Amino acid sequence: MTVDAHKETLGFQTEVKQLLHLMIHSMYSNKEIFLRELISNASDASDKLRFEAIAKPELLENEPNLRIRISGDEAAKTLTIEDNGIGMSRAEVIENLGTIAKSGTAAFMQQLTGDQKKDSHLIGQFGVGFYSAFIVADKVEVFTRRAGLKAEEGVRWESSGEGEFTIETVDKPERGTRIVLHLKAAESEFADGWRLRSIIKKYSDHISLPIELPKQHFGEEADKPAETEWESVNRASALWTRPRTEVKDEEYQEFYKHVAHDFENPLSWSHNKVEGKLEYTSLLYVPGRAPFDLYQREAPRGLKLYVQRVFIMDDAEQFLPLYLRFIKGVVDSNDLSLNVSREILQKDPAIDSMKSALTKRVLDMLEKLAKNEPEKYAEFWKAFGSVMKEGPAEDFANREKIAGLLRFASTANNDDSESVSLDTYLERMSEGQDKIYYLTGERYSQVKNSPHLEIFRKKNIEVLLLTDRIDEWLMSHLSEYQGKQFVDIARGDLDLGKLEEEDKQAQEEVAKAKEDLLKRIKGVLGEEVDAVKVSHRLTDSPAVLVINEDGMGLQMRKILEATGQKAPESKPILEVNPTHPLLEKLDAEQDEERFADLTRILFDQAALAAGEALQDPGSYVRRLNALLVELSK
Ligand SMILES: Nc1ncnc2c1ncn2[C@@H]1O[C@H](COP(=O)(O)OP(=O)(O)OP(=O)(O)O)[C@@H](O)[C@H]1O
Repeated sequence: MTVDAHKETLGFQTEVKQLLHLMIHSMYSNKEIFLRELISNASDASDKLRFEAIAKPELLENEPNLRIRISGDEAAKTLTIEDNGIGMSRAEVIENLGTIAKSGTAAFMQQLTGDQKKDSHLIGQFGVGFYSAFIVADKVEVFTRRAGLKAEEGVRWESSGEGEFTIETVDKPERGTRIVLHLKAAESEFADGWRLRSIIKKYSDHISLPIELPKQHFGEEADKPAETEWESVNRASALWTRPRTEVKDEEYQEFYKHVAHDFENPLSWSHNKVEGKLEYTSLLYVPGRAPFDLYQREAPRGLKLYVQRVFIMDDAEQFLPLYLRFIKGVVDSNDLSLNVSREILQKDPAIDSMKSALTKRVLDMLEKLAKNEPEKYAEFWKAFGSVMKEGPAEDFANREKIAGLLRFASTANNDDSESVSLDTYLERMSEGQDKIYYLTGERYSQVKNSPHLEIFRKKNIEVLLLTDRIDEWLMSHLSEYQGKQFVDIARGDLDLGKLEEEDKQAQEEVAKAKEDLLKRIKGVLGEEVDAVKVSHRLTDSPAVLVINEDGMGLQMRKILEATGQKAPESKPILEVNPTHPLLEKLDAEQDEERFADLTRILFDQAALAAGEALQDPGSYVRRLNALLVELSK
């Protein structure tokens, strides 16, 4: 039977074109990584075959020994990378080598600036894979046949990496994929055996199947064997099975790049072998930066799962909680069955206990990083802090441990960087202080000057400043740390406990003396406020808005509104500072209309300082202008 070669020319998806263009122009300084990417793909393809062959041994055909072969031809200026892994069908070739399947790709591409240096960083975070072949080649041919398909159902793909590729059906007796790079004139060094050997050693020694190069022959041409002899140039054992002491840092780092599809080194890793009731090995990495799709729900996450060194699946998400979704690595179990599926993983109680052990490992690794390498931890926090803040809500059992890893901006610093840990806060607590004070808001510039901080400044008490969108929600899941309660200083009656004992009586007396004034103010504001009280928080400002003890804060209300939900109504309390000249003037004001105008200005100003949008900004401006005109007369 002859198969219709059905040759066709197809266009790359727009994003592929952009990626290719960018890669060729910006990855130049690090061009040899293309080989690592192609070897990494060949290794994944072999893993996939081994896995599928568990259920269908016939897929191995007559060739059960999986390996990767790499050979350069200096005369022809070609470099060939060949694997006998799973291969691809025609449809798979079109899908995999013509498009980028990752969700969010188009949005990612829009972030590119045209500045090659910046973009090459972004692209690293995106992962370039197969297309990196075009950094050194001006034409790439792929010959592939999926295991299980007939020899005549091979596929040849060819492209010069510009706008399009051609694809045709060809005979390919051996299963797997052969990629032929036609090297650019200036890149012929990549056809040289010694150069290839050294790149493989550098980047791919950890690959667990043999990577073979043609054996080099010295001496007479006539002594050469007729057929190419191959020799393995890598160690070819799964890196995680080796004892920790025998694995070099560089090897851990290269292995990370393979499993994480990252271009840069990880910040930290933790390699452990667990024996006993459950036996497994884990190698977990903390990446150096966030992937572009960290906040996309459907983005793949999880570990690479192996069972007794046989690859089972990518993105096994059952082994870590969602808030640790940025962790990369492998877990290799001795107990699971080779035909374990995602559904089984979800139900297996053994997985739950592995999940809690692995979660603890990650948290321990982060604690260690924070303690021993604070600069690296700061980098970590910058990349993943917001995700870690999801932790206390998701992982009740580790709440305290996660809280210890959180970092905040604080009144003790002069900038908005999140750098203060709760332990540092506790160490710096004033005498008599038994609470952890914090203030939430939309922006650092807004909370930094909040009237709520006045009394704390006067008494020299540190307050944590929380302005991340998720912070208020985070704090609703944290009630204490190391036995010390968290207190939102913009909420309810502020009780500074021992810190203000001596002021208490004086405060009560003032409150009593000002009862009439408070009533008059409440009379003007009516249902807009829950109550009007004398404040103990203020030293300089005339008034401040306080959230009801059980009311919802501004941040949470905004989040709810942004998702189209109606936030429950929550009326603020207006606290006034009776020693402020404005309040004294107000108290003395006999004209009720003028009293009402001034009161409204006071209230609107307090709302503005709290970061609220005014209900009726026009009236506020009118009143204020009238006052200014009067003053300037
Ligand atoms: N040697 C190969 N054998 C079989 N399939 C392959 C091979 N090389 C690539 N593929 C297929 O093409 C797809 C795209 O490869 P590519 O390297 O572009 O991306 P990736 O490996 O999925 O991710 P990344 O871009 O992060 O490296 C792979 O997911 C795989 O399905």
